[in-house]
Amino acid sequence: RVLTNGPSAFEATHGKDLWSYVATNPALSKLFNESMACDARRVVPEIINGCPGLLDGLDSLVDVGGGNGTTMRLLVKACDWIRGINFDLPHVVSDAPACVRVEHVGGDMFDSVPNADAAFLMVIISLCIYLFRGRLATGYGGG
Ligand SMILES: C[S@@+](CC[C@H](N)C(=O)[O-])C[C@H]1O[C@@H](n2cnc3c(N)ncnc32)[C@H](O)[C@@H]1O
Repeated sequence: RVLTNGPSAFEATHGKDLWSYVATNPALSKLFNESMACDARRVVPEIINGCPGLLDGLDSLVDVGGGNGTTMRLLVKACDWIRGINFDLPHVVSDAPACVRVEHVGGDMFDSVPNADAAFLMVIISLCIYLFRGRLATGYGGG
């Protein structure tokens, strides 16, 4: 893929990218989001405990590609002064459980991202390729 700058193996096999594919399959979407949440439940406590003071001074934080909001829920629970925004594709946030001090916002990060004091991205590696190509930077909504 790197040499040809072509589509991912998933796209070559299924004719669409992973996000478009799961958007039309609610059961698979839920399974994927739950798997990400499972990882977040393991990783986020390590971040909170391993990086004390990381979120000090922030009033608001947006998790870009935050899935069903598990990461943001854990972060605002640990840092009760923070207002969290969980930002992901509309079909993902429409299925996200409600949580106190977490607002779920649906959209496309390549168009714009909700404004907040800081943005958090976790496991967005392939998406970051686009970021470094400047697509997110040009569409960034500020903050
Ligand atoms: C690999 S998952 C990571 C989820 C979460 N950050 C975590 O670590 O548990 C990538 C997330 O990015 C979201 N995503 C993909 N394309 C997006 C886009 N254009 N705008 C917003 N979110 C997007 C997906 O729906 C998915 O929830």
